[in-house]
Amino acid sequence: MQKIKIKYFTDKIEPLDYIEGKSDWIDMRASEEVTLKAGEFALIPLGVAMELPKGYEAHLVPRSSTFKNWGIIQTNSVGIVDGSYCGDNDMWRMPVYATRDTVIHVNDRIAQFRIVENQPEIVFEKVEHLTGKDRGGFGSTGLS
Ligand SMILES: O=c1ccn([C@H]2C[C@H](O)[C@@H](COP(=O)(O)OP(=O)(O)OP(=O)(O)O)O2)c(=O)[nH]1
Repeated sequence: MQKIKIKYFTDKIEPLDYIEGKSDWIDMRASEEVTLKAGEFALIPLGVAMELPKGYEAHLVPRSSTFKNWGIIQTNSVGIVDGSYCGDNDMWRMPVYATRDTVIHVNDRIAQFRIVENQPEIVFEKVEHLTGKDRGGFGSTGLS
């Protein structure tokens, strides 16, 4: 089992919970009320900062029902929370675009995250030709 140190910026949101059995993604809650008009952008505060286990980052995405319930789209598609984002002021936020007038209330479960192991270190070796089998380029599958 992995332990994550978590700091709450408010006691208005319910504590985060790992719910066994259903999904191992962990729901996140808005920690302030945010009112948006259609076309507006906001960084919705999620009310927590965390110290992830060494060698891990977190991936933050909307819940499946988030667009249906609030009409918001996460503007970076997937939020990457680096392990180094671990200080007292490093509150997680969800960047969103409102497609309609909407209100996100405190404690609304708008996002979910999981932790992911960092990739190994990588060096790039420049070559003229690759040895892999050529698939014909992007979008070529199924053509001909
Ligand atoms: O949806 C997100 C994405 C990022 N972060 C936090 C964690 C992350 O470690 C930090 C910095 O994010 P990132 O590295 O993507 O942004 P940046 O440093 O501003 O880089 P860039 O200038 O490439 O966007 O912001 C969030 O709270 N939510």
